[in-house]
Amino acid sequence: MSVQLSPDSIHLSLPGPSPSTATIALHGATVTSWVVHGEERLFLSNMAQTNGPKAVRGGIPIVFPQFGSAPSGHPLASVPRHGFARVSRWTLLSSECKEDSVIAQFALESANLSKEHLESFPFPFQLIYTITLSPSSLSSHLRVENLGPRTFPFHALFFSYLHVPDVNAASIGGLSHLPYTDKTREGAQSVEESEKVQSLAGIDRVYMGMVDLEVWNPGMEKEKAIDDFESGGWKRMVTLEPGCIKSHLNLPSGEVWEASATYTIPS
Ligand SMILES: O=P(O)(O)OC[C@H]1O[C@@H](O)[C@H](O)[C@@H](O)[C@@H]1O
Repeated sequence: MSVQLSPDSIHLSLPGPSPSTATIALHGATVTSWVVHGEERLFLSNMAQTNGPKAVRGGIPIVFPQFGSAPSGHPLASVPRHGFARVSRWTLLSSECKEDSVIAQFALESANLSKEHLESFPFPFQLIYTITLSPSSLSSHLRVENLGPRTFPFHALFFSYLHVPDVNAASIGGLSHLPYTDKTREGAQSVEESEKVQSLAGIDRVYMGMVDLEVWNPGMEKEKAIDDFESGGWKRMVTLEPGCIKSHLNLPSGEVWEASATYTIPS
């Protein structure tokens, strides 16, 4: 078990015949690499900027407090697209080596925000983000606390760019019978009929189950319009983004909301 600190990131590793590692950038507390059994499991564009000012194009950026953009007139209308958590510098709180895992904890609070972001979200808050690396899994846990006197609205989501060898051969199970919104068809509502969702190239949907799940792949055409997407990268990735985004959650003064996602590679 080991932890290596650099000025802008932290690297966690679990030794062994087939080591597991994870790297987390302080910019956005974005997990930029996760290796299990010697293989990288996340997609990171070769044009990604991992030290700002843009969101990292790949890995696992955190979306908070707004997914997409809120409509004008909404209290979060001036929060940047997909929130400011992914473009703010987080503080490393601690790291700890346990018998079979390594844990790192990060914080972001109102005091760390730029003036512009603070004005867009005038609600004192604290986020604590905990990453646990185990031999064949990575867990992310987000704790949101309202430190102010007023209830605030928010979305939260783990924007996970998963690496796949070939998106045209990949499929996603576990979504059958769930309603979804299809952003490639002007937000048309449908119900998933397939046991395995295939044809992932160009997909842009929000599934609504116990949690919401955005599934996205830019496809060849949209990729060209994204300046930090590596050429042809769409063939090697799909995002699975679990979170709460269909409607805003409301967190009353003094209360805490928590969520976690665990990614596991079967051995
Ligand atoms: O370029 P951004 O802000 O990181 O957004 C990337 C994608 O994020 C997804 O969640 C959206 O559904 C896509 O429509 C969007 O293109």
